Amino acid sequence: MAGVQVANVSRSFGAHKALDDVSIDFADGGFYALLGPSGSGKTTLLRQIAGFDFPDSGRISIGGESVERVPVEKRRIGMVFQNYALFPNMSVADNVAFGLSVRGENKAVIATEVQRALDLVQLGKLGGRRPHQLSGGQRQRVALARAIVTKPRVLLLDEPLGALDKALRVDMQIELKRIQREIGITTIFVTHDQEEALTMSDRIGILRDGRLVQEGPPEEIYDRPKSEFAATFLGDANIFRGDATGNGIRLPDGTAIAAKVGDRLAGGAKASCAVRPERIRIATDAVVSDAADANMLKGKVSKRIFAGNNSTYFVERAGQTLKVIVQNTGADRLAEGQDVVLRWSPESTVLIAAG
Ligand SMILES: Nc1ncnc2c1ncn2[C@@H]1O[C@H](COP(=O)(O)OP(=O)(O)OP(=O)(O)O)[C@@H](O)[C@H]1O
Repeated sequence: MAGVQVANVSRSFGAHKALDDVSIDFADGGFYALLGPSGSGKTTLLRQIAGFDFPDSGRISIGGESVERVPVEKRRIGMVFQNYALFPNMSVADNVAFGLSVRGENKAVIATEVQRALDLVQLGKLGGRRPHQLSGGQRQRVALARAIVTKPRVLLLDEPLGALDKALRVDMQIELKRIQREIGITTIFVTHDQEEALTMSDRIGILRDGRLVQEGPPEEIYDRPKSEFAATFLGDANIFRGDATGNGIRLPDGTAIAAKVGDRLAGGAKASCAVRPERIRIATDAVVSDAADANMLKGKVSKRIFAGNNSTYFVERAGQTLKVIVQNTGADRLAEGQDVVLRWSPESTVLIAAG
């Protein structure tokens, strides 16, 4: 196994910078998700690591060894893409065996390794089938078995679950995580699905316009986004904009919002505060239920969306629509048009510099 180091990698296509000075350390045995809008450079980064494409500048090493001059087939990387392209006229077992056959392994070794890989993806009994006799999820498992049978050092997954429906996708997320743990392989995973990134990975990197905007464990990015973009791209956030007051901001109407301890920006600078919708309490009066909820705003409910275990309230206030998510406890529901008071703690408020 091996970690992957990407250092100051840039790659342009004509005038377009697909990757702009990206540095990420993918830890040995870690599960790493790359998130970002369409066109932000995720696939381009995977292609540099795989060796399908080469950086204009920067370094890439795998297991501490520089791979700039190492061709794709020598990098010992396993890959699974959304469009996994199994050979339709070959059996499942022969599909999985392909990489080993090309390498010229002997038949007995191939049979053992193929069976082991198929068992790992829980398709041990289906080796004799053809791809068209499998479900979408099973085909995706074959693609995974094919990628890991050669014992790669690194697994690159580009939207591997993108073609699956929601329920199957969730099953495969659990399965993929189990397999990754079992073989302990460094895995780099590209996804559009933020929930998938949050639940599966040890670390997340968010790309925007070819630049890495933030990188860290899921909890850290969710709880301490460094930009409005990161706050709203990973999860939902209410963004308040105003002038920094040191440990918070003042909104244009004079209301002060206090941020978490340690968040400080020089007074007077333009700044924002991000607050997750589930951190805000909504009530019909200003009774202080918890002294820690020092931030307070008044507003009017414009819409309520019921979603079973929770409800989302949209609250209008000073030309802004705020979002509040409340667990459904069966207690009184607030009606549309009702005046409400929103309260939340400075601890739930992240101060972000403008820009
Ligand atoms: N071979 C190429 N030639 C020209 N432009 C390219 C090439 N490959 C990628 N690009 C451009 O580089 C940018 C990054 O593309 P990339 O495929 O890495 O994005 P992505 O984040 O993976 O997007 P998506 O989520 O849509 O797959 C895009 O603007 C894309 O059009």
